[in-house]
Amino acid sequence: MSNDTEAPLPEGWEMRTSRSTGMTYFLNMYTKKSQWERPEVPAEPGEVRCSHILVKHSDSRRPSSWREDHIKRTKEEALDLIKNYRKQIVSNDASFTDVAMKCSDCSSAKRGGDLGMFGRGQMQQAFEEEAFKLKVGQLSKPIETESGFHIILRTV
Ligand SMILES: O=C(O)CN(Cc1ccccc1)C(=O)c1nc(-c2ccccc2)[nH]c1C(=O)O
Repeated sequence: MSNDTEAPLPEGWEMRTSRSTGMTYFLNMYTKKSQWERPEVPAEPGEVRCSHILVKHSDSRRPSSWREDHIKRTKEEALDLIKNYRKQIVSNDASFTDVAMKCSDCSSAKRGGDLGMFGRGQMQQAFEEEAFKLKVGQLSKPIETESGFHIILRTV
């Protein structure tokens, strides 16, 4: 049992003292809801901001992009590509933004892959699940949607 005053709170929570009773309570900084129990897990943000790199393949729902009218690469080749892009970014051989602008098959490539802020229910399920798992600044492993393979960078 952690002492209420010392251990750091999970991300997104703040400790408050009730003006009327002097009792300690906890405020979720995203939903502004309060609770008496000390939170054990981070508060989930209502929205996140992410950038992504999309590599499409011949089985993508729309196998076409600003880069290539008729995308012929196989799923296997697309997965290899996105893994190599991730390696280049992680090893600092290339920046996420540059790789997105040059190589992403998403129309967001022009914005360095930026998708802006989004909440749950706006993106394909697999994309959303991964995006909301990420911490700010974290780069996802490759994930698959009907659009193709993605790596996701959470920025806010
Ligand atoms: O899946 C389809 O039928 C066509 N799409 C959906 C789409 C098309 C244009 C703009 C945004 C989404 C894509 O293939 C697609 N998906 C995305 C996407 C997927 C997940 C997260 C963000 C973007 N981008 C694109 C794109 O062409 O630019």
